Amino acid sequence: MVSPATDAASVGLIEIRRLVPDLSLDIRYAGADNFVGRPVAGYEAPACYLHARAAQALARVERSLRGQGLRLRVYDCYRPVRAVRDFVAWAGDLGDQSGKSEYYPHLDKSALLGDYISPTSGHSRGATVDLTLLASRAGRYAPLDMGTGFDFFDPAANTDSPQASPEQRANRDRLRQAMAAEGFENYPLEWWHYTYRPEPTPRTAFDFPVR
Ligand SMILES: C[C@@H](N)C(=O)N[C@H](C)C(=O)O
Ligand SMILES: [Zn+2]
Repeated sequence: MVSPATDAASVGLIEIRRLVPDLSLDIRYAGADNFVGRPVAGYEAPACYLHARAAQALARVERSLRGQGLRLRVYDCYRPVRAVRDFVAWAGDLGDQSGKSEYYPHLDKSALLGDYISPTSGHSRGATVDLTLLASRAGRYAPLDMGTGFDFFDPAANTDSPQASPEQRANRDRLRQAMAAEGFENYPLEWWHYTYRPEPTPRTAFDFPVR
């Protein structure tokens, strides 16, 4: 079901920077640097909302990584149902192939919906997050090499893809282990996609805007 809630606080979602003020956020769907090439419906601000328990778990992951010289960079968190509908409409517009070379060069656009873009995404339930790892290099934090970029819809992005080099697989494993330690489960087709288990609202999606 889709909840009639009109704001995050009333249903127990909090913005992650309340817990980790300096967390690295690169909320791609709030801008044009994403596979649709424009801001996605429902993203009014580059913010990350999660159910409080998932947010607290993510804060613990970040704390633990910092002790190892690593950090998280978050690409997406709670995703309004209207944003998922925007993705579904984009996926159905087979005449628009503008993102193909960057985001799905080896797959037909008609194959993306389902495996790589869910029409009923767990992101809308507020316990799923897309993210990567940063490591300190020459005094700055930079993304570790995961073998593909975020939202590269391709078998090479499958977490255990044999196309990834040993170093890339080790980086993916490092992220998976850090997330698993706090209750997040990876989606095997996308190295960046994790869901906190048990989901606080496993049967309820939300549609208020990210603001
Ligand atoms: C679109 C991509 N970032 C993603 O989150 N994919 C999964 C399958 C989803 O849409 O839930
Ligand atoms: Zn995701």
